[in-house]
Amino acid sequence: MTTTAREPSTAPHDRSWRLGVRIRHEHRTEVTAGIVIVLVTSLLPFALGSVYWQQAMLLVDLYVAAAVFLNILRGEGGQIHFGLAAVFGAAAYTEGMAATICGLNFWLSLAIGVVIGFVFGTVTALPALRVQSYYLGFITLAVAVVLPAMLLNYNDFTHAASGIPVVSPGMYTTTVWGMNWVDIVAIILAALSFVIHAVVRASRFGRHLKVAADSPEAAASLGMRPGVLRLAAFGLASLGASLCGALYVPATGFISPGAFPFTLSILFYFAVIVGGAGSIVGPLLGIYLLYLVPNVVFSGLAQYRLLIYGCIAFIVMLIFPDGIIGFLRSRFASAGTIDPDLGERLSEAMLSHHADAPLESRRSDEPALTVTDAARQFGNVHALDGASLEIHAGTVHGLVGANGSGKTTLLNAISGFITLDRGSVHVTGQDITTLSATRRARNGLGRTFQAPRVFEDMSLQENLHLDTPPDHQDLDTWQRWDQTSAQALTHGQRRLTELYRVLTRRPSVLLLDEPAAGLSASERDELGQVLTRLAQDGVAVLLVEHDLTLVWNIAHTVSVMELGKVVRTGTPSALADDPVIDSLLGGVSNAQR
Ligand SMILES: Nc1ncnc2c1ncn2[C@@H]1O[C@H](COP(=O)(O)OP(=O)(O)OP(=O)(O)O)[C@@H](O)[C@H]1O
Repeated sequence: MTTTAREPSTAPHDRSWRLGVRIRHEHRTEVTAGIVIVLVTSLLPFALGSVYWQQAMLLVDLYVAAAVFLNILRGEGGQIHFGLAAVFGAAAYTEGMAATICGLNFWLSLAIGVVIGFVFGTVTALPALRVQSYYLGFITLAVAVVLPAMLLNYNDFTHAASGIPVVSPGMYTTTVWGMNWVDIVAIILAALSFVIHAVVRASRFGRHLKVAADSPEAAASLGMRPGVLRLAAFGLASLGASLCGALYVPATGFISPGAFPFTLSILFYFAVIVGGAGSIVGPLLGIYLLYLVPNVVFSGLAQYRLLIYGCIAFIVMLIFPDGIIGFLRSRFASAGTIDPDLGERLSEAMLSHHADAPLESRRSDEPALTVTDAARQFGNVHALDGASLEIHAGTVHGLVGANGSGKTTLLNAISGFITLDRGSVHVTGQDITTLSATRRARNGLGRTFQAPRVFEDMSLQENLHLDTPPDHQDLDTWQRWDQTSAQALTHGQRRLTELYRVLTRRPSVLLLDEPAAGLSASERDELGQVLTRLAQDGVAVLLVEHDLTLVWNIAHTVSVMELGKVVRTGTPSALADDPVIDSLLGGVSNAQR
């Protein structure tokens, strides 16, 4: 393997990457399509002078914007929200009551409505810090069911049974084509929602959201806080829904619990799924199909709307499991061609980046990683039973043992994914035993997983550089990797991609869980050279591996585990003749080592 000379940055996109918002071509196309459709469908009724359609499209624009914000949460954050209409309604009701009962002016009432809706939506999503997906979905479902009932029960205060007429002066001033300000603001909000989604998708925050959604463990091992990211996504969706709810008041001039029923939450959710979660323009198609067609075109069937939503969602999901846009994308988008030398290029690039700032300063006599008397029991199984280990900077330390001997459990305990019943973990002398996985990653621990974590919705370039690409990446590589879909990567390339990503965080201790599994012979050689070079650069590498040839070729020290304990540690040559090793590893011949 040769290391290519590093060229000065020529990538015109560097600045946008640094700002974190380089919107991909296909997403720009979707944003443009969304804005054009919103403008045409919203302006046409004014051009034609149809008051009925003007009012219908005003609500449609608000619903589209709310669904797009929900789609950011669903598509980027991977979370389920069955109660967005409750947030929408909380903002609208607060604004309406502030304007009528408290007599505040319109703008102050609107601002209070948005703030309260945002706080309400975010606080009810606080469990996102600990749980995700359907657990959270059911919490939001409860909120969606309870809010309208509460509004009805506090009738004296909310005037719920009769509803509250709200006048919003200023918003009804007529401008061009008979449009008033609320029409204009609703159109702008719907159009802007596509832009906001595209910006989030292209940003560092958006990439982190996706990682946290796809693999919370991988996110934590990269120093991210998946719970906080999930909560931030709920906060963003709540802010968007609150803006829409606050505009609903001047749009209709009337609020009542019946305007924010549970079925509205289901409409938003189904609109996202039917359109295609994660696609920027998908929710617009979903709202048109699920709301506009049954409620406006076939308004006589309004009482069957839940049934209609269900039937349309059922049929669309049956034919297009990834939603309408997902189907179109899979039909027409190409995954890009894979460079046959990609593995070698990745290895070269990761080493050349790493060599920029070798970890010499981290070398010391003190072990880079010390595990002392680690014990962990699962039921009756003593997965770890007093394991101790020392790993030094600048070395590759192999960890071998029969299946079930406790190697992965030890890696999980070191990286903070499980707690220890007994024992301690130190990194360069600092006790990290009680730190979270995220804090450990930020303290210099990096790890890979048995099944490599690659994020298929992202390009190879995004997968490698979740934050920013290095200054010296040349334009040709930048463009090629940006056009390569991660879906097209082979197993070996996925392993190298995951390793590359971990190395961009410059860990001082690298934990690898069976990195050679599934690699070809040449990929294994490539991996061996990369690990040797990393150790030369000062990294402490803990290599859990069943491929003993690789371990014996590159490790400076080898430890053997049996029944949750480290039973042997020594140099490969010293251990090669140890009779215990053969019996533990199932009669491995010397030739294999
Ligand atoms: N979360 C868990 N719950 C229950 N038992 C567990 C759990 N994690 C590990 N174990 C058990 O602990 C023991 C050690 O498992 P571990 O995965 O650490 O072994 P390993 O040496 O990594 O095996 P392999 O080489 O097959 O990956 C096994 O008996 C396993 O079934």
